[in-house]
Amino acid sequence: MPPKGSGAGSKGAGDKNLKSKSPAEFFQDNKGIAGFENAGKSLYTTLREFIENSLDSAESIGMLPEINISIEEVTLTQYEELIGLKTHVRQDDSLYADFETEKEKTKRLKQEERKANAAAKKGGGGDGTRVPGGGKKAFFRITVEDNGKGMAHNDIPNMLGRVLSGTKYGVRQTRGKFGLGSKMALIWSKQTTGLPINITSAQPNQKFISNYVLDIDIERNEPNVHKEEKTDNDKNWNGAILSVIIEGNWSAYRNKVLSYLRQMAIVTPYAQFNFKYVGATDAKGNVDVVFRRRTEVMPTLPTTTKHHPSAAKENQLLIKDLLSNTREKTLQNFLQKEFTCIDKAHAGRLIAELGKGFDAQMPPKEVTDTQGTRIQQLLSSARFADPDGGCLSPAGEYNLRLGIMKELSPDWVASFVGPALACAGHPLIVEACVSLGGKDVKAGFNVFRFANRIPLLFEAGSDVVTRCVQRLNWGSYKIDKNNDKIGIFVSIVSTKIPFKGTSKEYIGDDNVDIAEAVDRAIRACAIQLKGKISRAQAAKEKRARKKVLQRYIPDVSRAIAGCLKDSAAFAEPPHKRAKNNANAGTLWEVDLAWEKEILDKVRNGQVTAATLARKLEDFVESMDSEQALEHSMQNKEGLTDAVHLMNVGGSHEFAPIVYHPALAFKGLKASVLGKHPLR
Ligand SMILES: Nc1ncnc2c1ncn2[C@@H]1O[C@H](COP(=O)(O)OP(=O)(O)OP(=O)(O)O)[C@@H](O)[C@H]1O
Repeated sequence: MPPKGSGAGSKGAGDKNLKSKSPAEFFQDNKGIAGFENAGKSLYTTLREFIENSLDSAESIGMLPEINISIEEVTLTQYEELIGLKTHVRQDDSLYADFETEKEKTKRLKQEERKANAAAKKGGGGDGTRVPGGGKKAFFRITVEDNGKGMAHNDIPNMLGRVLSGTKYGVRQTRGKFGLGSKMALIWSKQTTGLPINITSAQPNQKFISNYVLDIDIERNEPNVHKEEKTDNDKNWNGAILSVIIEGNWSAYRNKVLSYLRQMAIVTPYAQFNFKYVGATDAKGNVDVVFRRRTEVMPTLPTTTKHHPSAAKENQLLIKDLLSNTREKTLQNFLQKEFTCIDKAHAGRLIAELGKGFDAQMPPKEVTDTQGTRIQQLLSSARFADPDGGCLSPAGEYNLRLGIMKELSPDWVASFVGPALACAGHPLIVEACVSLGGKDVKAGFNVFRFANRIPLLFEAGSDVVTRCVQRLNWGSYKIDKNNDKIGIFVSIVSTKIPFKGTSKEYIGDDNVDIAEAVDRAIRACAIQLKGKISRAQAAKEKRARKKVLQRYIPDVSRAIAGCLKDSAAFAEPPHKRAKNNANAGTLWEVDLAWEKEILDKVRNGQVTAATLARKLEDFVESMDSEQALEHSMQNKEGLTDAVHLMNVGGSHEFAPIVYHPALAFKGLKASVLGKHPLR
């Protein structure tokens, strides 16, 4: 790299403005792209970068993560002592810009609370730019301790003091990826407090504990070690403790920090998070909360995989890199071993397709640049099977369901796990859960996003999940997007999540493969819910129908009992009193028997209004819509029995069986007699 400020490599008069920047300088100048745009956001991002490193570290050695997290407010006096400034006791407080009267303080606190609440409702975190105290800076010591694999003693300065260095660049699902997060925390602390980072670390079974105090030489992008020592590891401890003092804004980001932890606990139920916030003076706002481990079962660890051949489409240099680094001795083995989804025969066919100048046995090292480009072209345009996703570690349907139950206590939940697909050459799985209802849930969408099991709390509006949710025609799934309480959990895992920016806050909607996979997953859940909704609607209608029928039972049974009583009062059977029964037909004898039986029962008190009401109640109770339909089909009747009024002595076209001076009941077949409610 040419020296900073020089006309790099220039001969004679070069452009005096030509300068080079180290990666650390670049990120110092562009902190926003790494999630360090203001004091509040920086506090949040520092915390999450440390926590995510801790989880990666514990999981990588199969250890159930136990993470202790603390945020301690540091007073200005304490801070000044830490940096060696002799504390000046103010003589006249009102001289200073941060002086506040009690009235001003009350007003400010109210405003801050309103702003934080509004931001929380909007899903944002407030900008956190206004520091509490009307311009007074607030400082916090952030400490995160884990029980993970620690770091090798000599690697620590580079791991934590050199931007773009890390151990997670391979094709493997990890929360970290860029080799940047903890260094950004260090750059932020250097800029705002000038204080270094403290690191304590021990690898499993290591006899000593590494202790470092270091900061970063931003211009050179090099670690600047203040203190390095090894102490005895008597207790055989392993893990890491990172502690840093930064400027922050707790009140504006308190809710964000807590929801981050809550969602992290949901998606990582096998981890335990012990969190505490300690205010400098006022213990009222202190927080001490434990997110307990809910299961001892860790999901299978993600494994390092090889590139999917479609990765060649995205990265022109990939083939050349792989060709120069491979240990394989032949081109055929190279294609088979360096990529997923290519077996030996397939590799042979691809080499034949590459054409003249290529040979299955040629050594990869002899492939020229032009030939490398030809391979890259072929792999970009050929069709390959999707990867199987076995190298990934998804959150799991069970955990998502558990999460949604815990967050929203919904009435219904549907879940779906999509098959693995290749996204820019990386395997990717989308899992989704959609819920309806729940107490204390706002109407409309409640979206929860996770990527490689990290909760994403910012930039919801631009995220692929939110966009898919908004595009879906929820009405066609019988879901009212404005009035129903809809919960949506989407988790995406991959060996490389295509985040927008290094702050890992959202995944863009422009990636068609991901957008389609998310859309498919949410749709699959919506279809399941539609089935549940339809069944619930049918049940509701059934209940309503029953209620209507039941409402008429007292009147109907009273009326029928009255008719029967009147008919029974005559000594002569009703049919003998009927005139002109031309349509009596073959049912006549049976009907007469039924008539005699029922009227006898009325006479001896066996059939009363109460008996009829009870029978009708039983019938309505046992009759659901299918049964009613079946009953009616079997008996070739309509769904309702017609009751015909007739003039006394007048003619009618049915075969009446019970006559009343004012009406007659239509005749029934013998087969029905045993089942009819009047029996
Ligand atoms: N608590 C920890 N335990 C063990 N190793 C750690 C821990 N914290 C950081 N490291 C090591 O330091 C490296 C750099 O961490 P850093 O946070 O800067 O980047 P990263 O996690 O690799 O990627 P990203 O910038 O995407 O978070 C990590 O790759 C990891 O190897």
